[in-house]
Amino acid sequence: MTEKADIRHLDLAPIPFGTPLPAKVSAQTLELLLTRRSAPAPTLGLPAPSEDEMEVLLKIGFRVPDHGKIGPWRIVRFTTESKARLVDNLRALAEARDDKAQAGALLKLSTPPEALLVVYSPVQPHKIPLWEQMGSAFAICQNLLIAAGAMGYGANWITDWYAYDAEAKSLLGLKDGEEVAGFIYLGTPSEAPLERDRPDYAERVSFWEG
Ligand SMILES: Cc1cc2nc3c(=O)[nH]c(=O)nc-3n(C[C@H](O)[C@H](O)[C@H](O)COP(=O)(O)O)c2cc1C
Repeated sequence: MTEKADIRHLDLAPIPFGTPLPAKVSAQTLELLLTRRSAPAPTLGLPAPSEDEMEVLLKIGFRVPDHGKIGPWRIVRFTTESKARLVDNLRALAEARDDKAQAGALLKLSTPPEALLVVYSPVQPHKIPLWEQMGSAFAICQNLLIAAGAMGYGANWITDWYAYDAEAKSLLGLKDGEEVAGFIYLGTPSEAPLERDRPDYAERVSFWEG
């Protein structure tokens, strides 16, 4: 899959507060969402999104519901080089622990060309429940997957031991109280992902009978 969307006409200027935003009807978007799939990280190669494309992705990423407008999230970017350094540091950590499973799990992190790290920061006790702050951060991850797909890239949202391990979190630069919402891998898939099992609609949707 090498075809990419033409993003040159997109207007990225901030939209003034209060500007009316009429709905944009798009059957193509519906089609995209009906067949959306993550691309397994190991299939993601070059080209990765360009700087211009990345700007579009990030701006779409941040356009998520956010109760209280508190922005309980930040995104840290990795280049191929900084990601390689991260992998080296994590490998050293795993080897110091003699943890082969942890070392092996780094393969995924070392394969694709570029990753975005999405971190949520629900540090401040706030009247907006933590659960909702986390939901907003997860919505960023999902927006990134959708936008990457629409642009002609593949994306994969993962976590792993290094998203939860205290020393690894410190290497990643997380502040106290911050958690990783997801690592978003981006690249061009070498093959089309295959459909996976999907939940049964009738099993998951019901009318309230109270
Ligand atoms: C928060 C979160 C963390 C995830 N972490 C992993 C992971 O570490 N490894 C993995 O194989 N899949 C992980 N997944 C699942 C994949 O991102 C994805 O759901 C799965 O590959 C199927 O994706 P699709 O329904 O978008 O095609 C995670 C999903 C979420 C929401």
